[in-house]
Amino acid sequence: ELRAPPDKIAIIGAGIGGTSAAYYLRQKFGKDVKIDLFERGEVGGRLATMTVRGQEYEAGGSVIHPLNLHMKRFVKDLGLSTIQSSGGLMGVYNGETLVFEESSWFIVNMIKLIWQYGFQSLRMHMWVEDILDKFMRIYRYQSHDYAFSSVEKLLHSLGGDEFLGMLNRTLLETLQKAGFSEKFLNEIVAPVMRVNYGQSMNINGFVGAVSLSGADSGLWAVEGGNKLVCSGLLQASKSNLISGSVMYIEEKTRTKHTGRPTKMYEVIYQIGSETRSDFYDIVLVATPLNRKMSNITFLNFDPPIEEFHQYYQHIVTTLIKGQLNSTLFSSRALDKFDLSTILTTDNSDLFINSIGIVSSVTENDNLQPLTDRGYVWKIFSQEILTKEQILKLFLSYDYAVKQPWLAYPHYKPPEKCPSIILHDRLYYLNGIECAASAMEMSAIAAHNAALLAYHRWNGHTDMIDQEDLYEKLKTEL
Ligand SMILES: Cc1cc2nc3c(=O)[nH]c(=O)nc-3n(C[C@H](O)[C@H](O)[C@H](O)COP(=O)(O)OP(=O)(O)OC[C@H]3O[C@@H](n4cnc5c(N)ncnc54)[C@H](O)[C@@H]3O)c2cc1C
Ligand SMILES: CC(C)=CCC/C(C)=C/CC/C(C)=C/CSC[C@H](N)C(=O)O
Repeated sequence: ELRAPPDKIAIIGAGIGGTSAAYYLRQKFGKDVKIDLFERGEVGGRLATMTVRGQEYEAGGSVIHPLNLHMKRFVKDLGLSTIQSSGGLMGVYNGETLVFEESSWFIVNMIKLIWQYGFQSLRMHMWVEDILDKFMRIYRYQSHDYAFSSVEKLLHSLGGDEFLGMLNRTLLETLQKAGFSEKFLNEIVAPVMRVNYGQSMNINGFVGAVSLSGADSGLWAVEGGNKLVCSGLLQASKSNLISGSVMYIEEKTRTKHTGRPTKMYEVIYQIGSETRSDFYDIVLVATPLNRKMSNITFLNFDPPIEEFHQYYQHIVTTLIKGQLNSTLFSSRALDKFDLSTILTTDNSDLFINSIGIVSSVTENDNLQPLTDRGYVWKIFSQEILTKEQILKLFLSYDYAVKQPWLAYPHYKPPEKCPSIILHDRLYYLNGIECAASAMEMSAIAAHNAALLAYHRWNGHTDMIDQEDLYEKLKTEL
């Protein structure tokens, strides 16, 4: 039995989390609910592009895993096109020399890997695959409409105590325990953590596995930019975009058209210098809740809603069109240097995390130099690069543009994830980033929050936090 749907729902944040929440809420609650989506910056949030010489390049979230089924579904439903992330050869630099270099010959590569690291690369692949297999259970649960009231319960339903254990231990501890060698960890695993999360192997094991899966083959992106998924979902959900900054959320009793006093949430926001407010039955917060990133205050809640102090990692994306000074990395002659991505080991003397050639968000210029003056390179660094540092990296360059980010949580296991249910009908999506931050994770959190809000609204407690779902759904077949 269903209760009458809510009149109004507010979502704060129009990144991939907020816009996919709007899409799923519309599916669950139907066409009559008014959905307001608040955004103080650009639709897309951490999915954004930067322009170099008239071409757009991904500046934030750029690659999507072939098994990220929500993102795949969005692209299909919205009629968008995809582009394959171009491969190219990768090397690992330790501050003095290249400790690993890929070859364009598959067989040579295999021999190199086995020669340098034994069968650890294959074992690592199998380790990640096993985690991904379990992770994929979420799609089955969500397609059967099951929801979870906490990130820990969601993870436990996927991978049991093993997944919770990964959240509480560092990747280094987890992989050392699994028998991986120091050399393999330092020369292969640590560089992948640096390029993807700008951190060391002291991040939690779960995000470590997600990061390693981000080095799989078959990665893809959305033609025209990943942010097109957000604008597409916003439109498809028929939500109303409010370009304003939410400052406060307060619980208040209001008399609705039925004449009954009802507890509602007042969302107080600013557009320019003007302060406005509106009342909602349900509110979803789809932005990291900390002072630096969203600055939202919860007023008069009983019990009070805790302050969130999750520290987000500062990362700078720099795009430079120029000619790489490859002699910095290798003694090989300039014209013999064929690497398109250079990762780095955990060395505090290095001023970059990674550097790699990127193609624009339109497919047709894949890895082609824009002119004979060079490719466009994407550099990730902890700090903004100085002119001296750029001149060290490039023999010549004719354009540079940067974007600093508070990119993803600074992982420090054991992780205690923030609550999803902040109050009766107030939900928080970005707590899932404590497990791992990625576009698909935000989409999963959004689907979960929409289902949770729907079931709690209708009193369907049997659809929330069901134990042994994997077994139950197996026998249902
Ligand atoms: C440099 C970089 C590279 C990345 N690479 C990848 C990748 O290759 N693959 C991948 O899967 N993931 C990647 N990620 C992670 C991915 O981009 C994020 O996990 C994801 O985009 C988060 O989406 P979100 O909607 O949850 O949050 P956000 O995108 O941060 O959206 C939150 C939105 O809320 C808005 N907002 C905040 N406060 C308020 C307020 N008070 N009022 C109104 N609006 C507010 C913000 O302006 C923002 O638009 C990367 C991230 C970065 C920074
Ligand atoms: C959620 C699952 C199962 C998989 C996601 C895998 C994935 C795509 C991880 C990437 C995560 C991330 C934060 C990457 C940042 S850098 C991306 C890229 N290397 C670049 O150069 O821009």
